[in-house]
Order: sequence, then C-alpha cells, then structure tokens
Amino acid sequence: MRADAVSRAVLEQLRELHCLEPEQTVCCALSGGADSVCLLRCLLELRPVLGITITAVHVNHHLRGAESERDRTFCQQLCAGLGVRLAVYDVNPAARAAQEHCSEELAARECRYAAFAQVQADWIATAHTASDNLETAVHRLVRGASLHGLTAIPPKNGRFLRPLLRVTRRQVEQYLESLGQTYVTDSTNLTDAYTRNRIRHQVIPALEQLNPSVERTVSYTLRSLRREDDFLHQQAQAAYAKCHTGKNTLSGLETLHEALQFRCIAMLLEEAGISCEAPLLERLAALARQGGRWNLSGAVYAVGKSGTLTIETVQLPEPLPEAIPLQMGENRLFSGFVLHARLETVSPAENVANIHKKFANACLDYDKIKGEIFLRPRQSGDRMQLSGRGFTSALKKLIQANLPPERRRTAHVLADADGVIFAEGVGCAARVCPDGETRRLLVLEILGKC
Ligand SMILES: Nc1ncnc2c1ncn2[C@@H]1O[C@H](COP(=O)(O)OP(=O)(O)OP(=O)(O)O)[C@@H](O)[C@H]1O
Repeated sequence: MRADAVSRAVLEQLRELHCLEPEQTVCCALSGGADSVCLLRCLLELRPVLGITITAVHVNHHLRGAESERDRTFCQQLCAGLGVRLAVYDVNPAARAAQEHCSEELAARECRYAAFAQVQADWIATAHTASDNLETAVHRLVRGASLHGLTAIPPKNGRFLRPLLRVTRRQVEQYLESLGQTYVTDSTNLTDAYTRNRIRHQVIPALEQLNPSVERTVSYTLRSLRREDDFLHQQAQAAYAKCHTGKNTLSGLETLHEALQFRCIAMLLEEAGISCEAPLLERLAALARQGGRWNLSGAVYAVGKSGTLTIETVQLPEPLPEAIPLQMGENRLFSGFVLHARLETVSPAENVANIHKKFANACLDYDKIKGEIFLRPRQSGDRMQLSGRGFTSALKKLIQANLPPERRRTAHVLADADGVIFAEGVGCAARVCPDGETRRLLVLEILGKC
C-alpha cells in the first residue's frame, strides 16, 4: 500500500461516520508510538480537505520511569515541529491501582480516559488500527462474547473517533517510513506479560499463516457484524418497547425471533441491574417458554409463564436463630410467642392419667432427658418417635401434618443430646413421655406474643 492509501483509508473511514464538520477541532491522542504518530501525520495531511483544526493530547502515566519522560519529550518536540498545540496531562495510575485494587494497566486506562474527558475539542481521535481490532476480536472470541462484543472496537463512540481502523500496523510502519518520521516504542509492548501481547506475538502470526491478509479480511467481517448488530439492536429496541408490559416484565416473547428474544431478555436484565451472560440468557429464554422459577441472586428470581418473563424480588424471611439453651421461665420463640418452662415434682401416689389432667400443657419426664435442652428450629434429618408408635417419623412430615403452612418454618423444637424431644404442634417423643416412674416434670406452656 502506498503512503497516500493510508490517508485515503482514514478519509474514507471519517467520511463514513458522517460526523466531522468543517471548523471543528479534532484532538489526536498521542502516545508517541507508531500508530498515534501516523494518525497525527494523516490528520494533518487531511486537514485542508476536511477544513478542521488539529490539536493533540499526551497523557504521562509515569509508569515506565525514564521511558515515560522520553515519550513526553518526544511528543512535545514532534508537535512543536509540526505546529500542533499539545496538552500534556500527568496522571498517577499506580496510586489509583492501589486504591481500587485493580491492575496498573486498567488504572492507566481509566486515568487516560479521565484526562481525555478534560480535553477541549469536538472530537478525540485515538489511533486504534485494524491490527488492534483483530486482536480485540480474537481476545473476545476466546473469552466468549455476544455479537455486539465481537464487533470489537467501535469506529465512533461518543466523542471518540478511531480513524485508523482500516489501516494495519504494517501499513502504519510503511507510511511513517515513507515520511522518514520517527516514533517511540513502548518496551512493555514487546513482552508477552499481557494476554494482549501474547495474542499479538503468538496467535496473529499463526492466523497470518492461514491467511496473509487476515487483518484486512477480518476488518471487513467486523464491519459487516457491526452493521448487522446495529440493525438487530434497533429491532430489539422496538420489540422491547412492545413486550415490556409492566415493571420488570416481558410478555409475548414467543412471538419474537429467538435473536430478538435473547436481546430483549438481556435488556430486561440490564434494567434490573443484573449482569447477563450467554448461558443465563439461554436458561431464561427456556424459562419463559416452559414456565418455572429461577433464582438469579439472593432474593431476585426470574419467573416464566407462557411466553412471559418477570424479574421479581421476594421478601426473604428473617433467618432463624441457631440453637439456644432452654431457660427455666420465659423463652422467646421464633414465632414471637413466649414459651414458659418450669419444673414440677410428682408424688409417687399420682398416676400418669392424673399428671396429664393436672398439667393440661405439654409435659415431659425431666429425668429421661439427656444433657442440656436446646430450643431450635427444625433441622433437616430430624426424626421423632411418637408415643404408641413403634417407629420414628421424619419431623418435617409430622410438622406438615399438624401445623398450618404459615407456622411450619418457625415451629419450635426442643432437643437433648439424643435428638428431638418435643416439637410444636406434634408433642413429645415417646422416650421422654411421663409414666408411673416419673418424679420430675418439665412443663411447657405457650404464652402470648412478646
Ligand atoms: N499515553 C497516552 N497519551 C495519549 N494517548 C494515548 C496514550 N496511550 C494510548 N493513547 C491513545 O490510545 C490509543 C490506544 O492505545 P493502546 O493500544 O495502548 O490502548 P488500549 O488499551 O489497547 O486501548 P484503549 O485503552 O484506548 O481502549 C493509542 O493509539 C493512542 O491514540
């Protein structure tokens, strides 16, 4: 490709975006590397055609010691030589990384974009190339991405423009060589420490062996994906407006093409502040079709029924306390009622029938209880043998048979070292029932709510 082909590709890209107007200012994000130096030279070359003003911005990350200073000086000298006004911002990504517990690379990016936000210009042009776009697409493909994610780097995003997206890194180098233009090299780009660099140094060369023009070919593929993604996004917005029948509810999903169903569900999740991934979208689309309920996180559920999907938050009941030792006197129950416990002595003359008549409440033979008595909720695996039965039964079933649904969760249970001795609504275990030998009784009585 000849040098003028690079500026032609940049012009084509800018014209296709239909956003630049004469007399506007475009600020070139200048790192000093080959790509951004090429972009600056190209924009200057196109300045008379476009009728725009060109400025530049350099962000000093101070992460590479003397190399950072070298880059800043290079940018200052380059801009001075070219008659371009340059703004330099000093940022501190190391401090930000420590504060936000993120990588210095990510912090540098955030600092850089925060500095760009302060730039006075209509547009900020960054020098992402077709090579960067291919690397990004490969990275996203292997990590997993939606169609939108696979479109990789957008040529325009807010006030950011990427005019070099149709130019490969090799073309950049040829262009600079033809101008005799120097640039700096970031030594961290040469290592394989970052995934991005490993893709650049190991994966892309392998792809180039399969197709020497892979960067250009994929560049077309990505543009085509972007067009289709834009179209689907428009369709999905219209479909969403139609299906969104109430707060957090989509109806009539089954009438939509699957591609739109998935996009609408993704929009619903986004509205509810839930991050969505491909497996979740598939699950929720099936839920809307087949009906059912799926826990999304904590108290948030997705509920599907006949093509309708709702995201709802249920009020979670307060967690029940752990086991607490039974006190003689008043004990607060999980239901809010008070359980009164007291000991009574039984004279040898009294028979069992009398005991039950005298103490209309629940009473247990205190001397048959093993160790400390605990008050606790039902636990899975609890079993009990009722008096007159020769077998144990699951406590869950006994509670279900004896208590209305609203009282089952908070039903209180008394347990000793050998297991359940008493359960609300069920009664006491056969092994602690009073008999002719009983001399001390544990009498239990429910009082009103405290
Ligand atoms: N220190 C800097 N000062 C000014 N512009 C910069 C600086 N570093 C990068 N840029 C701009 O951002 C473009 C992309 O840089 P780079 O490839 O290092 O970042 P990236 O992490 O791949 O992309 P991005 O962070 O922009 O999404 C560069 O071509 C340049 O235009």
